[in-house]
Amino acid sequence: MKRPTRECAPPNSHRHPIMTSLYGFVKRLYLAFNPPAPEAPTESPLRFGILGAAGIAPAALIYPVKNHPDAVVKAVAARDQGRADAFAKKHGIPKAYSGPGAYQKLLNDPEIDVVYNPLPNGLHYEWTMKALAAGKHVLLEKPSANTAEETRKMFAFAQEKRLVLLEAFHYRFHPATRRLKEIVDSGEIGTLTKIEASLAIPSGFVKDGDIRMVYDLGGGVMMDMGCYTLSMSRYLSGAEPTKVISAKADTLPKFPQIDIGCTATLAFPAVGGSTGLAEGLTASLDVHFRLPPGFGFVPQWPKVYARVTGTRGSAEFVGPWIYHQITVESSEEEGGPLRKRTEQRYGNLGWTTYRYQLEALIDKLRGRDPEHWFDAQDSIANMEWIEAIYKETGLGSRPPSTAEVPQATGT
Ligand SMILES: NC(=O)C1=CN([C@@H]2O[C@H](COP(=O)(O)OP(=O)(O)OC[C@H]3O[C@@H](n4cnc5c(N)ncnc54)[C@H](OP(=O)(O)O)[C@@H]3O)[C@@H](O)[C@H]2O)C=CC1
Ligand SMILES: O=C1OC[C@@H](O)[C@H](O)[C@H]1O
Repeated sequence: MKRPTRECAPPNSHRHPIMTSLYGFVKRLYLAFNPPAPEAPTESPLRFGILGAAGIAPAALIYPVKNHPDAVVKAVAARDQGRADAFAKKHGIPKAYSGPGAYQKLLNDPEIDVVYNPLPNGLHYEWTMKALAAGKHVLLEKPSANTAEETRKMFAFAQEKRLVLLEAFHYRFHPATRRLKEIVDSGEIGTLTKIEASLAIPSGFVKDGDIRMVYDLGGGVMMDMGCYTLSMSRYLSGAEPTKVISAKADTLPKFPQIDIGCTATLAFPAVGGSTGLAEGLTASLDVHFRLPPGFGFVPQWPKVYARVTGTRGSAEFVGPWIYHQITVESSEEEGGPLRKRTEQRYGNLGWTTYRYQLEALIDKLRGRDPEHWFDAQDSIANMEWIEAIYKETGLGSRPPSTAEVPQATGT
């Protein structure tokens, strides 16, 4: 059963458009952090356990769950007791496991149905395999692992155990992303010639001690933000790249294996998508988590966009966590006059990308057809191309896990 869709655009024609969008933004922001309780909660909701008191866990899982009628967060596990207890108390989570065996204790808990794995990338494989071995479904943070081989093994094991494993590419589940794809696939902008995707934030956010700066933990910006730009490019083209044309990493002397910035250009085949791809379609990825300040002191504005150019126009997408805009410029014929419009597709009131992702996951777990889903091969291909990009930069793949873990038979 689908819950009713309430459009987010406020019915307030008396407001100025700028006030309307500001009002809408503030409202969505408020609701993202203070979601209303569901109207009709189920009696036996799916019970989530969180591995690690991770920074992303509240936004990605805890707040969305508060608004879902068929999900609860039952436990968190953290290495440090104070941290586990404080996190559980803050978020109203009934159980907190702590100490060296905390993660395994959570996995052994029969009251947990689904494990959320927001551990550092280099620990994704180990703890996903252990969670699957314990019979739990897994919502796994992006990027899925340090290597494609690990991703392959995780999905093979999930399949063997008949468990659901989903890489948390939350942006894919939002109606705005799918609207963008619909525009591209409709042929409105013609045959695709170029995709540009960028995610970059100014310096100051990713500190030296961050997990993103540790090679063994799967650090590096192509892993962290690059995985989105690559995933988006593959999604929009409807095809897999054929080769990495070029890739260049920006490093620091004290972190020689960590790309704080990375640019890459990939080639795509001449066929793909529903409109066909132009010979020579390329995707350019541009990611950075320490954009240097302009003139040495002016922080650079974050870059969060994907732009698709075709033979009859372009579509530019900004967002979509709680804000997005799709700007389309297209003409009736090649070289004709361009008409411009913007679109916004917020969908259900206050639903973030993470809330849409949760909806799809619960639908899948309950045997319903989610509005959107993506399969194992999608996650595997994304890791393959991340590794290919790292190879081209000269930095190489992030190291595979050395943990002894249960495996699917025959792998
Ligand atoms: N979907 C999204 O929008 C986002 C996804 N992410 C992804 O989520 C994951 C976590 O990111 P984020 O929440 O920012 O990271 P944090 O550093 O905030 O959390 C990582 C957690 O990993 C645990 N951990 C276990 N071993 C280690 C170790 N050796 N070193 C450091 N931490 C360890 C810690 O748990 P403990 O509490 O037990 O100490 C910590 O809580 C990454 O895979 C990242 O790519 C991140 C941000 C946004
Ligand atoms: O969504 C995101 O934005 C910031 C990143 O550092 C993070 O890991 C990523 O998932």
